[in-house]
Amino acid sequence: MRVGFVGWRGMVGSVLMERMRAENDFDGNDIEPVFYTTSNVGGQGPNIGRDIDTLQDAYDIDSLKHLDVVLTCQGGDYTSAVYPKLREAGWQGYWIDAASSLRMADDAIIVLDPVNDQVIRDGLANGGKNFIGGNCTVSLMLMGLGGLFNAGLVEWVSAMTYQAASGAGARNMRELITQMGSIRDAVAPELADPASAILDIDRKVAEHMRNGLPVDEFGVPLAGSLLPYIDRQLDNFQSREEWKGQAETNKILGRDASPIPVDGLCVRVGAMRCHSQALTIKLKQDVPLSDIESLLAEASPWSKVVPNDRDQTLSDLTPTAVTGTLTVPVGRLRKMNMGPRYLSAFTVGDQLLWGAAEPLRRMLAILRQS
Ligand SMILES: NC(=O)C1=CN([C@@H]2O[C@H](COP(=O)(O)OP(=O)(O)OC[C@H]3O[C@@H](n4cnc5c(N)ncnc54)[C@H](OP(=O)(O)O)[C@@H]3O)[C@@H](O)[C@H]2O)C=CC1
Ligand SMILES: N[C@@H](CC(=O)OP(=O)(O)O)C(=O)O
Repeated sequence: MRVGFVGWRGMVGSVLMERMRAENDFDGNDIEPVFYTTSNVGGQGPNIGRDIDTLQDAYDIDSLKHLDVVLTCQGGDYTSAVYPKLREAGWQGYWIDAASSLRMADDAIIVLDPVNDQVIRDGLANGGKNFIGGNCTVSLMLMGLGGLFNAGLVEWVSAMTYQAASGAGARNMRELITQMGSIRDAVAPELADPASAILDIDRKVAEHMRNGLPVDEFGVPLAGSLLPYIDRQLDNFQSREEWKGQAETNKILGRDASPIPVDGLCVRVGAMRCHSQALTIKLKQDVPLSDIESLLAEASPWSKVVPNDRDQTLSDLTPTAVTGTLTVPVGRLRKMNMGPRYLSAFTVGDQLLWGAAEPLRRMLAILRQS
């Protein structure tokens, strides 16, 4: 199988390469990787533990046409520029993509195999060729709560998100750190003096945050603050990130005909690469909490239930604890004052792993086995 990798040196692509190396995905003879670039034709590809050709031009349709699979993390502009031309040229291969451009197309399947393996396999059996990674927030909610969805217990979900800087890109992660350092530097003398007045520090910090921070990427300060709007504004007053909640959840689950309502507010916070979500779930019936915990814990090898205990929550259910891991813990599970069918939950997941790179890596593995 000739597999072309586009976008392998970007943030999502680098995580994908790391994961493929860790899982020895490049070892088999069944895969012939070809690496592409939009900026450095003839340059050196990544170290994958075997010899590879120099980098090919990612816009060269004649070259792409000879691939069985294109796996791209290059971004939506690349997809829009290249995908239609490649199909017009008669290419019949599989297109695996991290970008959102093709996600909601009728002939695209959103991939998250621990949750929708059957949807993916039915899609393949029916001749599906386009397999697209889901929105990170949606994928991570389903990785956390898949057990409840797949048991048919969810009447509706409201998700209030706390999304990391990485969702906005590598430059935004750097800007967040720079903003943090800049705030600290602005009050370094006062911090060094235990006798300085906290309200003076606070005033100086607020003034610096309003006027002194680098904001080229986010447009406004994120460090020490938060941004209650992610992605574009839609005519119905949802943000596009909020709109994806219901649209993509139901597409992933193959429930377009009878969608489960999903809605909430999506908020950017100063975390690095873990998205967190506070969920209110209305259940279809009153299920004992212990049964709910079992369903959630047993849903996949990456599910984990954190007992609703203060110390365990603060130790295991934070972006700091979860970052860089494939585990998607869910905790703060309890029935709410509204009644026994209302469940509260909190989940955290690495936005670059299950939120972006890992479903693509696993889709390629499914194609290799099929
Ligand atoms: N499913 C999801 O939830 C998520 C999806 N995404 C999607 O993934 C896509 C890629 O995102 P992301 O990885 O953040 O994009 P990056 O900006 O990190 O990388 C994209 C491309 O930029 C080029 N590039 C230019 N300068 C550099 C540099 N200094 N270091 C590395 N690459 C550089 C590379 O192309 P070249 O080598 O050809 O020059 C690279 O492939 C986007 O479409 C985004 O929407 C992102 C996050 C989550
Ligand atoms: N919008 C997400 C990241 C992302 O790339 O999403 P999508 O793949 O749906 O465009 C965030 O900002 O956290």
